[in-house]
Amino acid sequence: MSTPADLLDDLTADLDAVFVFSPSSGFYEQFEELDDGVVVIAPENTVDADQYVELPLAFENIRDRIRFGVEGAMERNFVGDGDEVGCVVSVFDGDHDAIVRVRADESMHSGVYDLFANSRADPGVIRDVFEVVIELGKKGQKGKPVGALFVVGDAGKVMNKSRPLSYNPFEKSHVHVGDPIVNVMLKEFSRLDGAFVISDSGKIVSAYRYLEPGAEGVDIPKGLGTRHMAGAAITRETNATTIVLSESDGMVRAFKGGELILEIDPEDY
Ligand SMILES: Nc1ncnc2c1ncn2[C@@H]1O[C@H](COP(=O)(O)OP(=O)(O)OP(=O)(O)O)[C@@H](O)[C@H]1O
Ligand SMILES: [Mn+2]
Repeated sequence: MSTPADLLDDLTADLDAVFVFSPSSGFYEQFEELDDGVVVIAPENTVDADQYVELPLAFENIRDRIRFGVEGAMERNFVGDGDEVGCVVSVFDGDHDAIVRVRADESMHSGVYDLFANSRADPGVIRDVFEVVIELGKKGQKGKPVGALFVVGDAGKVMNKSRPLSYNPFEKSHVHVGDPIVNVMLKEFSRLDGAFVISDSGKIVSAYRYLEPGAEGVDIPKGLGTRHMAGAAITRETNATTIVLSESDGMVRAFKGGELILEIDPEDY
């Protein structure tokens, strides 16, 4: 007679590495002796793991969270192409409750790690913009859904491929995303048309920019309109990353290299 555990043995047989997502120190201790077979993926390295990948967002979507970890671990050579990995995660709130088996290879590659780690802009700037956009998506503008387009990084080139729709309220200011007052300003200005342009270091260069990239060959999901098309296309012609909040479906999307890299529902955060 086989037990339930026997039947599930295949899932954990012959793993090359174990990825532990956001472990408490007590939980991590059990894995510590695996040494270079264990990778910790978490917002902070509170357990002092030797092999660690920083998680910039909580990623409610488990696939995004795992992809981020696998792409980050491959980039740092913690695992190699074709390695079998057991990801120990918490799907529901609280304790670790699931093991997801994945093979680390090119087919896993979505670019979500690149989006944060290898963008022109500082990873913290991308994260700060995500946070503003997610908050805007949750609350809207005075309770009404609102759309927004943030172009982050490579600001000089972005300015060259765009024109003003109105006076730029950030012309002479030196405000940065992440400054507390900025959230209020961004939400206020997001009622009006056009894009925000943000520098590599997080300085808000302009609001109300109309983007004019060439859009030939840019392929985005059907049903998305001009805001998303312009947001995708500008990332093909520059090294910017764009983060777009849709007024119509409420989703937050990120584009890089002309591709849709990440799609999240702000209500999950
Ligand atoms: N090239 C552009 N540059 C900057 N902003 C743009 C551009 N094109 C459209 N927008 C902004 O996007 C807004 C919405 O346009 P549209 O409905 O076509 O986009 P969408 O992709 O369907 O976005 P949403 O899902 O928010 O409706 C416009 O009112 C304008 O503010
Ligand atoms: Mn629309």
